[in-house]
Parts: sequence; C-alpha cells; structure tokens
Amino acid sequence: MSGVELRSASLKFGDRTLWSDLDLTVAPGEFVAVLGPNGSGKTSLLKVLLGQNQLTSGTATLGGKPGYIPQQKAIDEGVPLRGRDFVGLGWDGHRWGIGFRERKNRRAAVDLAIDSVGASAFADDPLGRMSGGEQQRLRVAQALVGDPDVLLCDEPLLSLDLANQQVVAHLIDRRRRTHSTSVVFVTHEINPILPVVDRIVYLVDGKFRIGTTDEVMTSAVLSELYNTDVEVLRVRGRLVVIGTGDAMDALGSSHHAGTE
Ligand SMILES: Nc1ncnc2c1ncn2[C@@H]1O[C@H](COP(=O)(O)OP(=O)(O)OP(=O)(O)O)[C@@H](O)[C@H]1O
Repeated sequence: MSGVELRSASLKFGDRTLWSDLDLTVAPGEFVAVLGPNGSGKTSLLKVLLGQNQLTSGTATLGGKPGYIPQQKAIDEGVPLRGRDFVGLGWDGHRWGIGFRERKNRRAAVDLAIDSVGASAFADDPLGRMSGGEQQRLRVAQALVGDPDVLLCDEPLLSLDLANQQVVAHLIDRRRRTHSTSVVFVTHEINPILPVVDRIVYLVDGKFRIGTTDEVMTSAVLSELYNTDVEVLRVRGRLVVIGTGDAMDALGSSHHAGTE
C-alpha cells in the first residue's frame, strides 16, 4: 500500500483555487519534496493529509500512521518542559492508557526516538534552553516516537544553519530508508535535500508540476509555472534560481543563493 494517495484532489478557499486535479502517489520509503512560493498551498496540502483540511473535491488517503513535524516556532526559554517530555507528547497523541506496561512501552519508545536522532546527551535539559538545532532534533524525535508510516514535515530546516540542515535532512532520510517511511517534506530549501529527494511537487499560483529534480527544476518548467522568465543554474552541486520574484523562493533561500 502506498504511503500517500491523492486522486483528482482540489483545494479551494472561497473563490481561490490553491490547486486542482492533483494526482500524487507517494510510495513506501519515497521522499517527496513540496516546493512553491509563499501562499501556494504547501502547508494546506499537509493539512489535507492530516485530516485538518477538507478537499474541495477528490480523495486523499494515508497508507498508515502519520508523524508530523509542524512548522518551527521558537520555543520560549521559560518553557519548563524537558526535551524527553516534549518527545513523549508525540507518543501520548497516539495511545491512551497509564498502566505499568504502557508507561514502560512509552519510556522505551521515547528512549529509542531520542537515540535515533542523536539527542541522548541533552534530552534531559529544558527545551527552552536548547539551541535551534537541538530543538529541531527533538521535533523529529517527537514525530518518530509513534513509529509513523508517513512522515509529514513542514519546513523542518527553517532557521537552521547549513550544518544542522544537513543533520536534520539526514535523520529523515535515514528513517525512510530503514523503515520504508514515506516522506512528504515541505521546504523552501531545496539544496540541503538535493542528495536525498526522489521527486518534487512544485506548486505555483494554482499550477503544479510533479517529477524528479531533473524533470522539474529546469528553466523551461519553472518559466511556465511562474509565467515569466526563470533561470535555473547548477553551480557546484547546488541549484540557483533567478527570476521567480520571491524574496525567499522555493529554490534555495535567497540568502544562500545570493551569498554562495
Ligand atoms: N482555512 C483557511 N481558510 C481560508 N484561507 C486559507 C486557509 N488556510 C490557508 N489559507 C490561505 O491559503 C493560502 C495558502 O496557505 P498555505 O499555508 O498552504 O501556504 P504555503 O504554501 O504553506 O505558504 P508559506 O510558504 O508562506 O508557508 C494562503 O493564502 C492562506 O492564507
């Protein structure tokens, strides 16, 4: 069974169509990135898969349990939650019961998830005092603790430095390889995931294109989607895109594209 299946899916808010007639099947273990400018409907797509948004027409099916990495919000320094307890919230969302066995299962699952993201050394610290990269590892652990079949990630690389972007991308890539977890990964930062992404869904103003990186990330395809001249350059293994008109577009954030 596939991880995600969208059939003739359309989503409208009022008279605005975010996308329509979207057909997408994400295989077990497949890594699909969702790109597009601000407001193109990337988060809304994840919310459809989570059952938080209703499609206007068509169907959306998840082939198993979802794990969700929500868009990053800075965690207040005053938050007294320890990293370990934060990860445990991912488990509590999936199961109920407070019996001895359940508590034991929970502890084992939390330990495993923390270990899998390399966070054992700091998991007992208060979350609010951790660095952005440490917090983000624990967000990944929280999404993994329920042993998901489909990992839905909303900009998990946002505001991380390059080294931490690579760490987080690698953790998610490893998970899908070891557990055949399907990954749907919303991002502005294509470059850190270029080595791992299987296919791209590129949304622009009601239009979309689905394919491999080589099929989608071309001057011709993006010019058609954006309805203007867009140039895609490959520079030292990175993609640099010129002309989309977005301050921070879906093609490697502007600060990276501009400075490297
Ligand atoms: N429940 C809703 N009702 C009405 N409009 C909505 C609703 N949810 C989202 N929208 C609108 O739909 C559009 C797409 O929102 P969405 O959050 O999916 O965009 P996005 O591609 O994730 O953007 P960003 O890159 O800025 O996060 C936005 O214009 C948003 O205001």
